[in-house]
Amino acid sequence: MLRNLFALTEQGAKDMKKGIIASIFSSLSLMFPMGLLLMLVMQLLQPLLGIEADGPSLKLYSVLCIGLLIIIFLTHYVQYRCTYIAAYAESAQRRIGLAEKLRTLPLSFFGKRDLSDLTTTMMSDCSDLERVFAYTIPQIFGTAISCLIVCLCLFFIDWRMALAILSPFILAIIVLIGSKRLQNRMDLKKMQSKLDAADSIQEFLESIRDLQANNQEEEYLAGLDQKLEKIVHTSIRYEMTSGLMITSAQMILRFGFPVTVLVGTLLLSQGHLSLFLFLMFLVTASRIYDPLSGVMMQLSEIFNAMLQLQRMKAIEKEPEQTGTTQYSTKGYDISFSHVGFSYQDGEDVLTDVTFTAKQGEVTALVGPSGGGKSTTAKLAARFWDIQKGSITIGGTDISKIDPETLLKDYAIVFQDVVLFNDTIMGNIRLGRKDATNEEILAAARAAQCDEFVQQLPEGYQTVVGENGSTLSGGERQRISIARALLKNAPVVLLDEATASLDVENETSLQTALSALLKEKTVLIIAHRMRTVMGADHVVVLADGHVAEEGTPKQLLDQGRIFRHMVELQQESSNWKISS
Ligand SMILES: Nc1ncnc2c1ncn2[C@@H]1O[C@H](COP(=O)(O)OP(=O)(O)OP(=O)(O)O)[C@@H](O)[C@H]1O
Repeated sequence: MLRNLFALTEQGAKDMKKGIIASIFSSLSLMFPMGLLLMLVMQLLQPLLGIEADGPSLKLYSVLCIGLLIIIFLTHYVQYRCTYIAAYAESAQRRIGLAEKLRTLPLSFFGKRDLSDLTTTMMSDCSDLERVFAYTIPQIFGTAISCLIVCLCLFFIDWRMALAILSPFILAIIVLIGSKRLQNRMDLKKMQSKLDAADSIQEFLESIRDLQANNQEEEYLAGLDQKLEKIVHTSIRYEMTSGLMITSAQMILRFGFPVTVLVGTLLLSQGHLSLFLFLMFLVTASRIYDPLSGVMMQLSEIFNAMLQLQRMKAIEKEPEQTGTTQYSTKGYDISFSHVGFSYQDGEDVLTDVTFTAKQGEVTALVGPSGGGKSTTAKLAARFWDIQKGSITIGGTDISKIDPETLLKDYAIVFQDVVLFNDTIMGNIRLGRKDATNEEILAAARAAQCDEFVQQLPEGYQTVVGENGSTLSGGERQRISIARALLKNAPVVLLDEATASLDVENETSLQTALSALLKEKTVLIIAHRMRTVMGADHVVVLADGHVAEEGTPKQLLDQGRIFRHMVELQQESSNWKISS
């Protein structure tokens, strides 16, 4: 039950059980001193009641006191060990589990959820839950169960007094649980406003240069201020709502002691209750309400945690991209057959796309902006699953192949290069983990990296900064190409791979690429017609469908879209900016 309720691992649920049991014992151990006090008070009252003084000596009380202190210390120590250490281990497992899950999700998932939302779930929600699992849950269960055990014992002694003690607590719990929906609603609003602000902060940091260049900084910051103020408002409203509910519940609980005194006095005066039992119930009532009041406070923390858990469970339930991890192909031709695809329901990006990119040939995807070139290239690597038709590699449907296994056969150079805050060597090595230094250097040379790397203070051991921030666009692109060359996979996808290079570098890189791309299936997206002219096969994508197909010469002769694009580019190369 604990495992399902709190989405725990098997070990986490076991540790949580141990923590709760330890917490029950540590709560019960705190009741013993009251029992001892009661015994002492009764002994001291004996002469007043006309009974001959009789009972344990002061020395025995001292020994019992020390014994109780040791028991209290030990039970709390065991509880601490069971809960805190286990909670941190569980939290680490939860983060790893989420990261593993994200790895297997299709890119369509990341289109629905933004990055700051996922970062909040993995970092901040997990940290909040650490505290809840380490402290709140064992404490709340421990206190509630130990109080229940005490109350059950009291029921056997005198059910009327036990009811008097317990009834305000039951009422208070009903108020709290009844207000759960309202608290959750407020909590969701608070969470949403935090996510909105986190999103804007991230966007601000990413686009600060563009904002500055367009003098839009102040306007953007004003919008951000509003979002930050909204967090304050929603947080105050949440705190006011949950504070009001908790205080109401605690007020009800405060009636418990007077009710116990009144009922007890009534029963005592009617001779239905002995003085000893009356005192015992009073002592218990004075002891039991404080921890129960703590339970009230902690309950809203648990409501909050349940919302965070729901967000995590929603990620865990997302359908994964699955498939076989072993597949054999007849060559590496990539065939699109009547492919239909949309990112969002109802908005078709590709309709009925059919073409084959043959092994040993360079297939160029060209066409007007927004025509679906990048989408087609990404679908060929199963970044998304298509809705209609099929895509095959060497005759095998790629939707049946595990994405990670499939990508082992692909080397990809994207338009927007991603580099890690590592050395240049480390960044190229990502292409193939087991590559030797010599192989990395050979790939770097072929990708025209050598010249600029030699000028860096530490050569290939230079750390490139976050996403290669210390390098130019062309340098980043060359590292990314070196990475792809090193991988030496049978399928190569190049999306605007040489767009950031100057003509000199592009030409020598093209020569290196042509040698290395032999016998491979190459799908290339290039806007420069010079690059496309060297392709074996050209597919013109316009409005999400194949408008023309053939060799560059055939398409030029046809005199339609492709020819028009070539002519336009020739014209634009003669443009001059004049004032
Ligand atoms: N992740 C995405 N989510 C939703 N829509 C997208 C996404 N990526 C692209 N699109 C849309 O799909 C359509 C095709 O985009 P795509 O990037 O494939 O075109 P393209 O031909 O490569 O364009 P360009 O030459 O400008 O790079 C466009 O209308 C674009 O707005």
